[in-house]
Amino acid sequence: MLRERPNVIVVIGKSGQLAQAIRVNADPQSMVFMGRDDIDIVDFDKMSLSLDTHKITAVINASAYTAVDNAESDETSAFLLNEKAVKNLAVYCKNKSLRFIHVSTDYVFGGSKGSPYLPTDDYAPQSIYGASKMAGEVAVKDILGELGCIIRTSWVYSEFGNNFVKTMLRLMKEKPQLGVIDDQIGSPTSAIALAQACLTAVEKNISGVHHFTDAGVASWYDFAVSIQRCALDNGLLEHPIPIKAIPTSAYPTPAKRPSYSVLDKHSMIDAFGIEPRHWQAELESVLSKLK
Ligand SMILES: NC(=O)C1=CN([C@@H]2O[C@H](COP(=O)(O)OP(=O)(O)OC[C@H]3O[C@@H](n4cnc5c(N)ncnc54)[C@H](O)[C@@H]3O)[C@@H](O)[C@H]2O)C=CC1
Repeated sequence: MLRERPNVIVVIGKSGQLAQAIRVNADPQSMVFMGRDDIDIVDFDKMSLSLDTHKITAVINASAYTAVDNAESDETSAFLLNEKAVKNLAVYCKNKSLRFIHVSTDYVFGGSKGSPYLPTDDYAPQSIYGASKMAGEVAVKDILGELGCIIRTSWVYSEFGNNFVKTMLRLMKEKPQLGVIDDQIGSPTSAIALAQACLTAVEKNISGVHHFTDAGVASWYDFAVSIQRCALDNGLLEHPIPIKAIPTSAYPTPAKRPSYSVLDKHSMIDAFGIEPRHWQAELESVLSKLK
């Protein structure tokens, strides 16, 4: 006799940092991970055919166009992934009454507030990437209303893929010294902790817009100094190099970054029942896995 296949949570964007962290956190029996080879989220009909092959309870969208600087010269691709594909997924979830967890970014804000951004604060993206992520959020809100869940996060890193921590470790091995920006303030976030928040959103049927980051704030310079200190302590690095604090103006990039993008997490702490750990504790955990 054929066994009934269990209901599953579908995670889109299987090779990304967040999707891989969800894979580590979750019961593999109840999850299906899909990437570009498995699903075409830009084409609604093709996407629906792929999703229809599963009995789904919820969709977590961990996919995105995340190349912040490239987006400045490739607006079409950024909006295709960050708006159109998100719309497609939201409509599918609406039609099938599925929970939809969508992940967004601090870059939807302007960066000049000076105190932590609330989930209800006005949009003011400073870059194409930020504008495309804002458009995705607006689509989720329009299509799903209070049925959708948007989790905004910032400065995501992990043992998977490419991220600031891995770049710093490489440069700290290669270079005699480093200059790191000290006038952009935010909150580093371990993808593992973010993954747990996404799974909690499914489990507790949470809707609305919430912010999840690790606790505490830092500049990129503070973050780099901590990365070096932890990596020396656990043997990932052998020798320290001088790290100099530099202003944003000394490191021009195609996309403008918010100078302040700390996210207020109170609604998330209340609804999810999660108290995020300090970013330095999360950093130690990730570096111990990289060893
Ligand atoms: N990395 C960061 O610092 C931050 C990330 N976020 C958001 O968090 C979420 C997860 O980010 P990460 O895991 O760091 O990103 P990532 O860049 O590691 O992963 C994104 C994944 O989406 C996949 N993808 C792209 N186009 C696709 C398509 N057509 N079909 C299927 N998959 C496709 C990519 O192949 C990649 O595996 C994204 O929504 C991102 O905007 C928010 C704030 C900061």
